[in-house]
Amino acid sequence: MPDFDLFVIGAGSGGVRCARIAAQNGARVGIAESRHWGGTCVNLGCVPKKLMVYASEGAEAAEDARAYGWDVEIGAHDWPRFIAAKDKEITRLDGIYKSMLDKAGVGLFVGRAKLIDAHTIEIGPGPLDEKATPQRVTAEKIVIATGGRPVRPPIEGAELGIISDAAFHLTERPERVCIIGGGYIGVEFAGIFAGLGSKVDLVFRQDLPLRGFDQELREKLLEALPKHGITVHAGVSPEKIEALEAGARRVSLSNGTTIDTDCVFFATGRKPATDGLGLETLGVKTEKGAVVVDAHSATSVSNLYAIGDVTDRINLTPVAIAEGHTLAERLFSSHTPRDWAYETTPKAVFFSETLASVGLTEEEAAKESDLDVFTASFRPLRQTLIGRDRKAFMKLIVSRDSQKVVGAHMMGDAAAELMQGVAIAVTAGLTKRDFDRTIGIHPTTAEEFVTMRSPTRQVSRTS
Ligand SMILES: Cc1cc2nc3c(=O)[nH]c(=O)nc-3n(C[C@H](O)[C@H](O)[C@H](O)COP(=O)(O)OP(=O)(O)OC[C@H]3O[C@@H](n4cnc5c(N)ncnc54)[C@H](O)[C@@H]3O)c2cc1C
Ligand SMILES: NC(=O)c1ccc[n+]([C@@H]2O[C@H](COP(=O)([O-])OP(=O)(O)OC[C@H]3O[C@@H](n4cnc5c(N)ncnc54)[C@H](O)[C@@H]3O)[C@@H](O)[C@H]2O)c1
Repeated sequence: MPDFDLFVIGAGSGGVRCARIAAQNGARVGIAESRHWGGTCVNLGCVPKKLMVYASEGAEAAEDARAYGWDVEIGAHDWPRFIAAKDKEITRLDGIYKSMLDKAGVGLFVGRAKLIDAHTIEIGPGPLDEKATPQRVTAEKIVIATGGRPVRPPIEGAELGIISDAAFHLTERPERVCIIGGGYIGVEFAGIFAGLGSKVDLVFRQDLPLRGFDQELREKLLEALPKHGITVHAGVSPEKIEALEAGARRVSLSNGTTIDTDCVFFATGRKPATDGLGLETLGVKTEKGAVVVDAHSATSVSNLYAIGDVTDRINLTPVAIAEGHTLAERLFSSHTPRDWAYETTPKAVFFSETLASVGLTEEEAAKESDLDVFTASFRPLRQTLIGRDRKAFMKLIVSRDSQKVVGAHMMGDAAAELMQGVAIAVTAGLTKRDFDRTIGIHPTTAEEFVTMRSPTRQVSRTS
């Protein structure tokens, strides 16, 4: 008999949930983690990033308080004190993840795991324990939940820049930061460093940031970036990084300009973490490094499964958790597994003015049907006394024939908190009439989603 019914490689968002649910359903479960319990989200992603966003909001909050009559002085930000407080919280969360697995009866293995054959895993030394003696275990079923890691572009001097992993542990805040990449991480960290007082240059290859988001939302973000003190270099690529004196760097761009900075930060995407797992020898099918799976997380080898970022589908924590949960129930529960509406996965970018979306972009929706598009752009009440030039933008995309709300998009305060509720309505397939029938909460920005009366424009189906 194998040592375990299920062995999970990687204790991140997906792996932890999968192992815990399988164990709670009576399976004998083991899990290996090479670097940190809780994975990317807890240690080098969502959680420390959001704490940094909160830190970056301090100066503006003090400014706002002054506008509302408080006698507040804006002092300096103490970066080392903040990083120490953040690290303490992350260490606490790591412990919670580890003990949660322990309590569920999951066998914990510290070290880097690799597959020896379809039922044998070897756990050897890794960052958490460099001197670990390799040990082998066997399992009936194996889940690959190894996540991804940040990549640098192949340009001269790329090693002189940092990646997001390092951004969480800088000993001091750089006075000048040049961020390469206009995706989630680039935009979020541009807001974080600008809010903390750094001079930020943001470089991206397309004309607009946040590829894949609604075009109009991307345009609103492009307009907003300079208002936060961020210098935008759109439609250009970095070509070379050089070291200058005193740790400074020079970034040469494809349009011939150069940027002198204290820190080059590559936010140029992530790659599935499959190196050294032994997938090739077992014949596990991969595509561009990502493990290929079917709708049930099954790989091309019958007892091997994969969940989360290593499959490079929707690379978000709640999706990895949902995939892990469903898989564990499908394999070990006698009940019908829980299912999730992945097609209406809401998403948010925690920039200083949060962006959030659910459902289709206008461009995607127009490929499916004629549309009524409702938009609102206005100065929220909070901003009136402050006098800041900041507007909230909200948008509903309605399929003309069915009148279903197929997409909602927003940039503005609390967009992420608000979009979670709208996502329920879009997932339920509610119509514009359902939105119209809903009484608003006044005075809020949110009420705009239920008070948009006439379409801003009508769009004909494009194909
Ligand atoms: C800077 C940043 C900010 C983010 N912010 C958000 C956000 O706000 N909201 C959101 O939803 N998502 C966010 N994400 C994405 C989110 O972190 C990932 O989608 C999520 O962590 C994926 O979970 P996972 O279980 O697939 O992998 P991970 O959480 O990456 O876990 C994989 C684990 O496997 C371990 N591992 C790898 N190889 C081995 C091996 N051979 N042996 C043993 N262990 C191994 C790793 O050490 C890691 O702990 C962010 C990501 C980053 C980088
Ligand atoms: N708030 C959130 O939910 C959140 C936050 C951070 C990360 N994430 C997840 O993590 C993933 C990774 O984030 P990311 O921002 O690194 O990736 P991304 O795919 O969102 O953005 C990568 C950016 O790098 C650019 N790029 C790629 N190669 C380049 C090159 N050679 N030169 C210049 N630019 C280049 C791309 O054009 C793109 O703008 C996201 O896709 C998302 O799934 C989510």
